[in-house]
Amino acid sequence: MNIGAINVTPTPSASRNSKFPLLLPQAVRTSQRICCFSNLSKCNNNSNNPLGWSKLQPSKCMLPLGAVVTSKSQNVSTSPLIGDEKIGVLLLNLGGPETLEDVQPFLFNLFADPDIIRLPRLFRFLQKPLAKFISTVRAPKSKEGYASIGGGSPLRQITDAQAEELRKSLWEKNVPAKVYVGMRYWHPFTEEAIEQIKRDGIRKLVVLPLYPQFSISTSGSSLRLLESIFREDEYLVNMQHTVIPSWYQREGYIKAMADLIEKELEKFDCPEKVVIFFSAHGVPLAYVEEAGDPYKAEMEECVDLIMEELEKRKITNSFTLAYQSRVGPVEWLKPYTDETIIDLGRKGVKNLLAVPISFVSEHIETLEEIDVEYKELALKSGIEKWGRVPALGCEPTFISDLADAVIESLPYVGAMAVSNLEARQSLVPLGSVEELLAAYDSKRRELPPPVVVWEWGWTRSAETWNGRAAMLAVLVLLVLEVTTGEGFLHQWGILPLFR
Ligand SMILES: C=CC1=C(C)c2cc3[nH]c(cc4nc(cc5[nH]c(cc1n2)c(C)c5CCC(=O)O)C(CCC(=O)O)=C4C)c(C)c3C=C
Ligand SMILES: [Fe+2]
Repeated sequence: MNIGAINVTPTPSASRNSKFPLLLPQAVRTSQRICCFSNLSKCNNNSNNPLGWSKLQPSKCMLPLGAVVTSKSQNVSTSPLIGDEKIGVLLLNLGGPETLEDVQPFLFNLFADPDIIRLPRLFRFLQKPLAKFISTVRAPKSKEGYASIGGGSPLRQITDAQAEELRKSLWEKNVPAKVYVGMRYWHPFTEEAIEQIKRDGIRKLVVLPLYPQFSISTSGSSLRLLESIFREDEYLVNMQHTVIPSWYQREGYIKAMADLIEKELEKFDCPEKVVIFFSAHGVPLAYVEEAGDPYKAEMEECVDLIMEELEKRKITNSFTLAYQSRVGPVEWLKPYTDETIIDLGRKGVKNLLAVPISFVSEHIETLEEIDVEYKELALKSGIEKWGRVPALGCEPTFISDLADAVIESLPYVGAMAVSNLEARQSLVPLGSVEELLAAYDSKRRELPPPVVVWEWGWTRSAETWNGRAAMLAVLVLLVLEVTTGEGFLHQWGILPLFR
């Protein structure tokens, strides 16, 4: 398949369909099987799997996402690709407001993203006015959060530091690559990074989203943007590249997470009595159930792998996984972090260690939501001692493993796999932008917008033409409100002027 500048081979996906058990003691967990490199629909416990089933083995198993993306040539190169060609690594991340003034425009960029709010085709023209409206309404609450963590997001600083450490690690491993940072919603924007990549004359590029697990709303959104930039640019069309869509299963990452957990557990009086509480950023349920987002399956596998690593170290604590940071009225992945904390308190748990699992930097949701809000809730709910594992940041084992992931992907840069099998046997699950998005989000179905203004309901059950007409009328009023700064909300003093 050739989509614009990108040749791709089919992408498999993982599925486990397991319901995550609350407080499942590790001793009774059964070992999980995962399906490597076959489509979700083909994923079953029987054979019929050309590559065979594989018990979770981070260093061997190909795991969920994998395809080779290439531009021009036909064979996998066996050389390390560090000859004359200039190599670049592009780290993709979310970005965050650096000052309180940045908060509203940052939120605007976020809500203007169709992978965050996907409007029905008929109403796409409303995306920007709606983003303007929601960002303006949400900004005061968000600003409070950012004010409480020092007046802005630390994401840029941390990501820059990670990029520099990754560059050093690659050079130490004899891969003289340049490392770039491209943010989705704030500076340095992905477009800015790409301009720099062009100025530097990079000929081979490894694209590495800084999210361990793939979600349509994070890596997917960044990759979609990248794909559109590539498609329209002569230079980029001819630049060879490869994408590492997710890497939560890598041994180095798993070990680095286990190290952090082990270290924090030691701070408790009775480490073995502590419940390990994995808290992942949520996504609306429809992303997983309707659009096929692999996020939940990958998250569950990731937690399993970390617990298996801890078990090897004779750490067999109880653990659970819950999802935090939901926005708006639609259903998000469950169980919710806040409800789970209350539940654990009710069940008599006294020691809790929170482990942020979906992101590798400290950010507003670790520093404010977990450290302040959830801690307070936990203490109120009967938890006596609360701990929190720091984000990986520039942890040397982790950075070194990211460097290895980049190096392992190099033979696939600009090379068409001889066969899918070859791609599947790579230690890095490689993928292509369009291919990955096609695998998980092929129809770009409508998704319920996960935002507050819809509280009164554009639910599936309300999707009748009458409902739609009423919604449209309200939206038109809101747009008028936003664009003219006049209207009923202003007259009633609910909104200030937007101008
Ligand atoms: C894997 C991580 C993330 C997923 C999945 C994700 C999905 C997602 N997020 C929103 C809405 C908001 N996210 C916001 C901030 C934010 N989100 C992530 C990560 C994921 N989001 C991070 C790391 C951050 C913090 C950045 C920082 O500045 O430190 C915000 C803004 C903050 C706020 O107002 O609460 C919003 C809004 C949705 C709707 C969504 C899935 C559809
Ligand atoms: Fe988010």
